Amino acid sequence: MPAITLTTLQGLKQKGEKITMLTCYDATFAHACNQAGVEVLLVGDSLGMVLQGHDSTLPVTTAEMAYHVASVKRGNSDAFILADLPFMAYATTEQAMTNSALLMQAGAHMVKVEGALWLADSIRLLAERGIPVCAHMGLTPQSVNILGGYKVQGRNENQARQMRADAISLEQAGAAMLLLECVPSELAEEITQAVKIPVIGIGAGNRTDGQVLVLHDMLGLSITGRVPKFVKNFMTGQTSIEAALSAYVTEVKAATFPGIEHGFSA
Ligand SMILES: Nc1nc(=O)c2c([nH]1)NC[C@@H]1CN(c3ccc(C(=O)N[C@@H](CCC(=O)O)C(=O)O)cc3)CN21
Ligand SMILES: CC(C)C(=O)C(=O)O
Ligand SMILES: [Mg+2]
Repeated sequence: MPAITLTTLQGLKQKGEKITMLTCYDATFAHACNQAGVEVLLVGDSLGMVLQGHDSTLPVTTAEMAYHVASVKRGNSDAFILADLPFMAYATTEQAMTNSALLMQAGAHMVKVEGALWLADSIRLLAERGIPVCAHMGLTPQSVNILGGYKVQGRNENQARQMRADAISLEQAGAAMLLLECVPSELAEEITQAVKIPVIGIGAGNRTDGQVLVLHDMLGLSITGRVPKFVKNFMTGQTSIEAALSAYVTEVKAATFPGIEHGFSA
């Protein structure tokens, strides 16, 4: 068991203390994130873009995810490890269970799936079998070809009402955490208040229970030079990666990151 467990994270929400999460794909960065006090390490399928150089997350496989989870696990001492199920690895409930088992056996403590109400059956089956699940809502990058790009979601009242209802339904189905990506700050705040489970945001304002960023983005590393509006370069003004990671933890805990300029309005 790591020092940080699901119970720790639930306690942080109840206390009103912000939860810090960063993506992490290898052992050395897992150790550095531990030293900085990052509570949750997300082995994200964003690795398809930042490590592998693909133009979306779709090419990533469960075997590749398991390889990175195992690497992070070996470098980690006390953080909670969350792992993405990649594109089409949870298309059926059977696939969700088989592939979640692979990631948990590689060292994950929780798995994350992208979607909305349709995830309810898989979430319930996984939770019943001992696997906590985070539901990733809003901008779901595995659906980029349906969404027509990486765009803010939930901007009109119909979409917002649907997202609020789905969040509550997924909590009832047994989701242990929600992640909201690129949704208006006000909607993210409403959803955070409507559920008891921790809600982590990225491009969702600073009223969620915690924050996540892609590690390379917050270290100022980019292939294209174009970064989403919600990204802040924490290397600015720092002289080491360790100091940048610590600055991220400090700013998330103080809710000085994200600022208004990193969020979206309806
Ligand atoms: N390096 C990296 N960082 C990420 O945050 C990230 C990945 N890769 N790969 C998977 C997805 C893709 N993500 C993205 C990519 C682009 C935008 C983006 O440019 N968004 C526009 C919103 C435009 C609008 O609808 O108003 C922006 O201006 O930020 C958002 C999320 C988030 N995830
Ligand atoms: C952007 C975060 C939330 C993610 O899912 C990833 O890094 O894959
Ligand atoms: Mg992901």
